[in-house]
Amino acid sequence: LQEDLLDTTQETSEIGWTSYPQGGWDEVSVLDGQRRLLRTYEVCNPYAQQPNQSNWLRTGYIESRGARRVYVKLRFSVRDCATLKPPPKRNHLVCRETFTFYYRQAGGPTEADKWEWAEEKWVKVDTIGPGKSFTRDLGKGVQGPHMDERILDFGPINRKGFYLAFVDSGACLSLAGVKVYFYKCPFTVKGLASFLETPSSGEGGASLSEAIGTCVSGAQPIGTARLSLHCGGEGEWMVSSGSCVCDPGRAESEDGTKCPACPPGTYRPPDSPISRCLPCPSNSNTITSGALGCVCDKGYYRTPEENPQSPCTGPPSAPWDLNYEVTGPGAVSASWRAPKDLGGRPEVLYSVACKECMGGRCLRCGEGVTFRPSQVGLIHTRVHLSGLLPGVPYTLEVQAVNQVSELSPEQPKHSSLNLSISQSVPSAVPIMHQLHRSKQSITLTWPEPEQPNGKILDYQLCYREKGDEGESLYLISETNTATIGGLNPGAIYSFQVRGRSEGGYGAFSGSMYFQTLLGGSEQAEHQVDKLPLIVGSCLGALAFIGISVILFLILLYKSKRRETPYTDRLQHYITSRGLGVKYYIDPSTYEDPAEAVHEFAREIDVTFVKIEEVIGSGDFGEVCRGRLCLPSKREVAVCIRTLRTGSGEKERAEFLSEAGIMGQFDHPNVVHLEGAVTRSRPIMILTEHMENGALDAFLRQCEGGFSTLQMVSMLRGVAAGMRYLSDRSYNHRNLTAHNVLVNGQLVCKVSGLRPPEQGARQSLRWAAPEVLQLHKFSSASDVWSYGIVMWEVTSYGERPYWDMSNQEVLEALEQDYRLPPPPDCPSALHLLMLDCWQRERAQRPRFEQIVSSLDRMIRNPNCLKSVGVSSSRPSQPLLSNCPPDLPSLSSPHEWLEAIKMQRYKENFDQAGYTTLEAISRLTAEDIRIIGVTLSGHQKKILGSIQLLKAHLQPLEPLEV
Ligand SMILES: Nc1ncnc2c1ncn2[C@@H]1O[C@H](COP(=O)(O)OP(=O)(O)OP(=O)(O)O)[C@@H](O)[C@H]1O
Repeated sequence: LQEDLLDTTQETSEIGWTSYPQGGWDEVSVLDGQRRLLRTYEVCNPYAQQPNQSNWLRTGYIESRGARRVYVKLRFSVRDCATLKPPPKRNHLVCRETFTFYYRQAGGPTEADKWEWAEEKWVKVDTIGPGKSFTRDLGKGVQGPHMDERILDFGPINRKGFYLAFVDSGACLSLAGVKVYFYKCPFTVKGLASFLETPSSGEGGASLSEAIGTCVSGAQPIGTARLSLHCGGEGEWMVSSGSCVCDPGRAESEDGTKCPACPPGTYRPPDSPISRCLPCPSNSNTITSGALGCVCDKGYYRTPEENPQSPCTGPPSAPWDLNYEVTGPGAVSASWRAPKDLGGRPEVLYSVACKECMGGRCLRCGEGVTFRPSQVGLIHTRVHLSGLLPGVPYTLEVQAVNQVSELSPEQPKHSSLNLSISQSVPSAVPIMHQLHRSKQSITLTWPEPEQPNGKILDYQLCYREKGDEGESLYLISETNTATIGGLNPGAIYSFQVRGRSEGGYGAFSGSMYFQTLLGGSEQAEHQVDKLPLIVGSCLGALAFIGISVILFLILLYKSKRRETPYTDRLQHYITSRGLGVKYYIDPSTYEDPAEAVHEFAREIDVTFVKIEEVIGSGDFGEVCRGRLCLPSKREVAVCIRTLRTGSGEKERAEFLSEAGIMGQFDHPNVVHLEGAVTRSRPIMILTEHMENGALDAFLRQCEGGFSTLQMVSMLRGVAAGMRYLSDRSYNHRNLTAHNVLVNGQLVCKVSGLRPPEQGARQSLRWAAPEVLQLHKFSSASDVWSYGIVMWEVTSYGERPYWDMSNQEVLEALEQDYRLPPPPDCPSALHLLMLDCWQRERAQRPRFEQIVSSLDRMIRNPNCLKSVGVSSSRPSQPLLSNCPPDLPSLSSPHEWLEAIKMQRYKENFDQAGYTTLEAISRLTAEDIRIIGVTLSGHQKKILGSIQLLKAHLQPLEPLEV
């Protein structure tokens, strides 16, 4: 930037400089080429009286206005001496073609008379003459238009002003224009530092003058570097150092020159690398400008760990769709759906409160009510409660909380549910026996239900003639014996019985079939031996059975009722247990298995079947859930297995034979066949729907979620189903947890019933040694498989023999290795498993004995308390479920990683368990105290500790 201090070219009136002596410089007005009026100074005294006379022309006082170096642009014209005439005689011709230019600094205007027209009082800038363009243009005098221009500069100026002087010593010259100016850098803001207007350096050339800046309002210098900018010789800023940054709550304006405060709704935090104001994060705001952070809206919070830039979040809304199902005596499983609004946070935990409310007063539920996996801090949307008393009105409240819930003054949102468990009802009567029969009556007896759940008030019998689709008939008996009269001679009747306690009726027993005597038979039959109740106690009973068999065969032969589907095979209804239990008939003995289906299964019209959802796929086609709605029957949920279209005859036969088998069985622990659709396509087999699906998957899903008693009851169910099947001489040949289905009440039912000719398809890990070596299937080989199922159940669906290869499993069995007890497995159960895994099949228990053993355990739960490896058994080496390289583990961290529990490393470290030795001594209580709260994890860790202990005492043989 250039600032003018003086410019004569703009003057139109008298300039008024001082000249000395008289007759020297003279101020005249001339017209320039464009005919504009110009004020000029002229001097021309070549014929001087005294040869060295100096003619001074001095400007007025020029204020320097801070200039350090001053530039002067002169416009002048000098007359060529050659054009002058010779002087008159007395005079000298002193012709020069130059003049001298001086300056002199002054603190202010000085009185004229104090001036001394002497060179030494002045500083000479230069002697000036015409430039190259000078032409000896004859005849054109001072008014000649040829003008020279020179720019001169001087400095440094350190006083308030100065004078200029032009000294002529005998030239003819005209000073047409004098312009005095200096360069300065204008006020500027750079890097948020402001720099005042700064004149260029007084030294001239490339030298710079430094300006020191200050941060603009609302900004602070960055670091300690000084804020400077340099003004170049021609008034241009250059070479900066240091800069400023806006204070928190303020941000740089768009032109980068100011730091205005952030407007309401925005903020800029301290130390933010971002130079803009940021909009407030969700659920927060600011009312004033210049905010460093935003304040959470009402009802929203930040945890102490969250920084002020985090969005604010709120507590979750209430869980919803809270409901429950009864899972056993005094036990319910409550489930709910996650809150619709999680308050903006990812986590949500649930706490369950249980109250007993009566007459408007609510108390906390008694100590006896237990919660699994826990009462508070639940991650999943399900909790299992047990120990609930029948008839007590309970209120369950499920609260949803997250990390900001405790910052809120409000109570966490919850859903509540009233529940009351009805008085427990008796369990099903397991079996019925015939005591007596005649042509019109049958006398039956039965044992008391295994769980009477109070006093049995009476029994209800339900019966109907086989093949009669009409109403069933009922009879009440106060004892466990009843005579049913008014029956048709020689007819087969199905009977069911159920007990009633204060809580109401229990479930009906499975249907059992008994036949009245034929018309020709005179003698009534008595079965006073109560055979099934005192099995094998009486030879007379055997004799009676023999007679019965012969009698029946003769009668059947006589009756020649070949059209009755039961006639040919009636011998199957006659067993060592007396009438009422039948053998299973292999459908492959029929020419067409569909015939077996029609004999044992009800044909269903497809119009009564409603498919709702595909739930899986089996070997033959899709498996669906649906509903069966038979006319004048209650609608039931069914599982529909379809035969894929395009299947061949062989597949159809195989598919239907399963229904042909299932249809012969009727037991609460064997999946019940509803019927089959064979007269339309696709062919379908309809069974009862088992809400919880396959047992293996269900166990894995519920890891750690069952009480020992629940596990034992589930196992009892499987054993009872198998006892029923083996009693009918049906060998399952592929009993695995995958082939057991679980319903909504946790009742386990045996499934996967296929005919033997469908190949030996037993999975190796479940197979008994004689099956593996000789393909010898028997009830005893099913018992071995049942032992493996027990292990699957108690290990919550762990794969038997873990990841060992088939070859390793075979070798281990060969060397009499057996699976060890899963973590927390009661010794009594493991002992039963070991019994099932006896190499000699004759030494294995029968299902009947297994059911009794389990019943004993249920009746006396104390015997389930001892856990782990039992020592009351002959030595039998154990398999380890630790990684095979257990000996290579050297630290607790490695051990935790090996069992996939590394998340607890810190807990073990903090509790000071830093050696494997120390860990091998930990108890269940220790594990809980150090913070392993999930019961599944506690079990896993404890199980591994047992093995660790065994590993650390390698020479001591382990007894089982
Ligand atoms: N009655 C049922 N109720 C509920 N789910 C069932 C029922 N029967 C079968 N399922 C489900 O359908 C799946 C397939 O049934 P299917 O009996 O055909 O099994 P599969 O032939 O052994 O095949 P996969 O081994 O693939 O399960 C089962 O694993 C089970 O989850």
